[in-house]
Amino acid sequence: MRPLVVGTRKSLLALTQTNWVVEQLKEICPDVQVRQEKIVTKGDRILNVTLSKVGGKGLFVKEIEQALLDKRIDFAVHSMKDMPAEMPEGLVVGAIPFREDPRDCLISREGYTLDELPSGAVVGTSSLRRQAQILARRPDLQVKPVRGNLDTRLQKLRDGKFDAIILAAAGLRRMNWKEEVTEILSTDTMLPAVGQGALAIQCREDDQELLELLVKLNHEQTARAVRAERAFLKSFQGGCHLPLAAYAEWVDGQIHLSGLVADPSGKQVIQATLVGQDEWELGQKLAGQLIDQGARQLLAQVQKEIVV
Ligand SMILES: NCc1[nH]cc(CCC(=O)O)c1CC(=O)O
Repeated sequence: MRPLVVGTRKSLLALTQTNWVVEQLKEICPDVQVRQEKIVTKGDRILNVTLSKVGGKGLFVKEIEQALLDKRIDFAVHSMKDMPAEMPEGLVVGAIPFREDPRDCLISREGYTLDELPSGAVVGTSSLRRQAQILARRPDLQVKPVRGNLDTRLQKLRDGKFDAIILAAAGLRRMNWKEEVTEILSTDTMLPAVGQGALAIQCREDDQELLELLVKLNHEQTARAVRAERAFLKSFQGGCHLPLAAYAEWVDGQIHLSGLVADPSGKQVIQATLVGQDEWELGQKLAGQLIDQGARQLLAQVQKEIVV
């Protein structure tokens, strides 16, 4: 194997995820050499603007994809959640490793669970998906935007700017910050973002040598579950800035795919679950069902309100 260059964002989480993948590669191919190339993305540069207002898709991946196309790097490790539904011509996801915990969790300063938070308590999240689901359950809470990397957000909570924040369990587990978690929210309470907890290892589609190596890191059940969620996402041309959620789970050899579309106030929530084997069909069918229930109009309304 030739020496490889991996492209990564420089946040602690991105570096942790990248290092984990490099370790896995070294287990399969002990003498592979991997050099790290740090890349700053638009999402890293505009940390003062709430993500839903930034609007654009692929904020955390575009510059990295360009580096792949320019052959400045050979592969990249992304949070699957940050990947837009469409990928640039010439690039592929060469592997989706075993999924970490896909759920969201509540981290609260006083140790209150979501149901115990006092009325009026301030919950920090910039995700309209999380906002909608919190307010659907607890309309008496206030939601305020919080941006920044995991460490920055935890610091803002400690500084007293919020009573609680919501973060992906996967990020905290990868960082070994599990003890920060107050409550893991069930997927019934908080349906995760498409691809949450999974990684995407991306490379050039013509890089056969590398693809042969990467396929060994692929976890087929995770890949198929994520494919079902992304088929659902694709039907809405949505991104992580929309109040849209989907989660696919394997039960007795079948995929159970749940999807949700909501308005940011949580007053209107459209959701359904389908069971099947064919990921693409399942994702598209589920999207069709939600569209029949008015999901398209709901998202169009949200889009009008948030995009600059
Ligand atoms: N939006 C940023 C982002 N992208 C991936 C993760 C966490 C790890 C994952 O979901 O795989 C996070 C942080 C968060 O949402 O709490």
